[in-house]
Amino acid sequence: MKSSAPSRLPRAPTSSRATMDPVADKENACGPPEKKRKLSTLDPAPPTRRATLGGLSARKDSVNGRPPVASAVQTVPEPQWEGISSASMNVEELLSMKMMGKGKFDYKGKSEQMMEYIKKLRACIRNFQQLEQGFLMEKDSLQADVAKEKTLREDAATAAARRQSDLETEVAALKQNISELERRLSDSQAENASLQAVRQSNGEALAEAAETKSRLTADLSRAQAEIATLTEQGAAMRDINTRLQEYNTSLQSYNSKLQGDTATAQQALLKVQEERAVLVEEMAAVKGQNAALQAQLGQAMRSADEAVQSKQLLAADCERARAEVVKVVAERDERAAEGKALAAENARYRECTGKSAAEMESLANKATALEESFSSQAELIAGLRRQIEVGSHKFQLAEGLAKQRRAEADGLQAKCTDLEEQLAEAEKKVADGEEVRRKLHNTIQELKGNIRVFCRVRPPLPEDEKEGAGEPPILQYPTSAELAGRGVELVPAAGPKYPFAFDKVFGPEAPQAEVFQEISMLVQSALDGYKVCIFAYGQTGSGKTHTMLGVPQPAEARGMIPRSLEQIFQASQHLEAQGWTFTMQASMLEIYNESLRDLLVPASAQKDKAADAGGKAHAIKHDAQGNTTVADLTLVEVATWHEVELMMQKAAQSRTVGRTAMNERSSRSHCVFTLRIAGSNETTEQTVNGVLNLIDLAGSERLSRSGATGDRLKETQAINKSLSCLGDVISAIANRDAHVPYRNSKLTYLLQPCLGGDSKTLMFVNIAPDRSSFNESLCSLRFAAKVNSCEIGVPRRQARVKDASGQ
Ligand SMILES: Nc1ncnc2c1ncn2[C@@H]1O[C@H](COP(=O)(O)OP(=O)(O)OP(=O)(O)O)[C@@H](O)[C@H]1O
Repeated sequence: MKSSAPSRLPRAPTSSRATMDPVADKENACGPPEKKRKLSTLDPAPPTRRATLGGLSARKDSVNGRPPVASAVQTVPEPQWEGISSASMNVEELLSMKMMGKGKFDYKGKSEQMMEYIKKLRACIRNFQQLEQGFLMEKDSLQADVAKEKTLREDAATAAARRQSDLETEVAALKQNISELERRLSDSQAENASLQAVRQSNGEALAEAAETKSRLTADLSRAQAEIATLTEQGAAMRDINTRLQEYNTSLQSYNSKLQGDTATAQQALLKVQEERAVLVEEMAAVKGQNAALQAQLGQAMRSADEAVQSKQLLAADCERARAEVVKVVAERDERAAEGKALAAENARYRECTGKSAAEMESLANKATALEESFSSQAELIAGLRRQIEVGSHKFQLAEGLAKQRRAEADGLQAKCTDLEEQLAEAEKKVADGEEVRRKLHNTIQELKGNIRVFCRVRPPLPEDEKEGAGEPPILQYPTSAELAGRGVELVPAAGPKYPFAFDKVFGPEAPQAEVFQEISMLVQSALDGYKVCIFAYGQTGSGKTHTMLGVPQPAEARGMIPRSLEQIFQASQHLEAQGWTFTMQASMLEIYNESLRDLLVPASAQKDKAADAGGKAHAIKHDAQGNTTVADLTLVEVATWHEVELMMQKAAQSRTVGRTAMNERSSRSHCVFTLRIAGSNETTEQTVNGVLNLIDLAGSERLSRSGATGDRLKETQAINKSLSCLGDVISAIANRDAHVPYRNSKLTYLLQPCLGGDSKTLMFVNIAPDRSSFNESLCSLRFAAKVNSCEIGVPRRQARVKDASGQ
């Protein structure tokens, strides 16, 4: 056995080495199968790991769609193939080696040779062990690579999932686009159908036109000449228009200047009249003083005369008394001489002399008293004379002053007369200016077109801001010279913008006063005898009621209705100074589910009334002059805004009662306020009849969005029907159709004279700025654009001069 084993070794085939060599067998069993293959074949240049990893990397990178990752091609340390190669050479050598001794029984030689063989084999085994270690290291690094690959694969899977969700979002957006496009397609199909109908009628018209073509050809040259003339006339008209506008502006400034002058003149007149009144008062006081002084003077002169007379009497008395005194003294002397002689008769004479002495004494006393009185009278007379002098001096002064005041008063009177004449002249100029303004204003209105459209965008409400936070705005306002203040663009989430242009566009920040400024001239026309109709159209919550009615407080928030009525009342009062008197009647009704309701009748009385009329309450009638009457409608005579306000409160109450019973009815019905104005001027014998209609339409809503059912669905259908009838009427007018379907709805029939006849119409299209209302806004703007393209008849003023019978 011992000798046969080595001798068999060299001959043994490669596959049987495992049984032959336990060490090699063990080595082979530990290595990977591939390694075993390599080992068994002893391939000197085995494939590197790079090729294997490169294959995986290439596959993975093709999944990611990215270039191969550098880390995926890292190489691991190459095993020592040189050693393997030499070892394998040795093995081959060993395997092919023959155990040869010096003889058949040279066991020692064979044993040595065997030992040598075993040594070589051991060296070979060591080599293979080193090789195995290298392979194990390579295995570890391969496992690390596999882990890395796994991570990369997971990353790739996450990226793929993310990409998939992105794609899903894109798909959803595309689906939305598709549905939008489908909707547009159905819209355009509907339009197409109507166009087809138009085309068909056009075809018929074409055939007719062909017949008349030959006739028309003859007229063509004439028409061309006329066109040239008309073009010239158009240019002239435009020129006239420009000049009229300039003239109007200058007239307005002249008018305001005149009004300013009038106000100044009136102020001056008032001042002069006040001064005059003061002067007249002063004059009257001076005259009174004068009269009093003259009376005093007369009295003083009279008392002076009396004093002179009494002085003269007193002087005569004095003279007489003096003469008497002299006579008495002479007699006394005579008697004294005689007394000595006539002692007997002394007593008698004494008595007589005593009597005389007593008389003389009394006379002397009297004389002294008279002298005293004389001197006091003289003093009095001197005092009176002084008083007379002072009085006549004062009198002269007063007379001078009175003369001066009279002259001043005459001057003032002349000035007053002059000012009054100026005032009358200014008033005449104002009246003339007013007449010219009225004519020019209406000419301008006619030139501007009698159906106009203003667009108003409401500011975002807090809930809009919450919902649409971070979203771009859906409305933009072009700033080019041509479109500034007139243009608005609706911006969809994707795709091109929808541009629109109207007579005026008010942005969200426009205050009520600015909006009213633009309609005030139109409102004025109602007072000049025109039919004026202003209505607000738009989806629910877009700001129609805010525009038309607003809120009473603060005053800046008041809407077009209160402002218009205030202007009318003020202007009518102003015109009273020119001889005008006005009577105004107001009414308020609502159209709900195609039936009319008088808002000035309480809701409870309403039902009885409708029942009495057998459901035919409030029949609408138009006369030949285009005046509208509504049967059984309450008309209230009004003269102040306060009266209208009370009336509106009553109407609001009636509407509120309706609302509780009929579910938010206010925004589900059309509300029509009408003011009929009748004016007459006694001076010029003119009369005017104007009408002002102010309408808050029900909110336009798409059925799909409102999600309405039951009664609400019926309401929405009724609203949509009447609004679409309004659209049909406007279309028919725009197309100049022979038949205009006014009778298709109560709203259009009621407004017939305002829409088609000789009236002036203004439509507000109200727009909500939130993105969720995009489709409603687009519909409203399209409707408004259609209205804007309409031309209605030339407005006619209902004014005339009374005839001889006063009719
Ligand atoms: N220009 C604006 N400025 C400030 N607030 C506004 C403006 N327009 C509308 N609003 C506000 O928006 C809200 C809705 O407006 P409003 O009631 O006038 O809409 P509406 O179109 O009349 O609605 P409905 O059809 O339901 O009657 C109200 O609170 C109103 O105060």
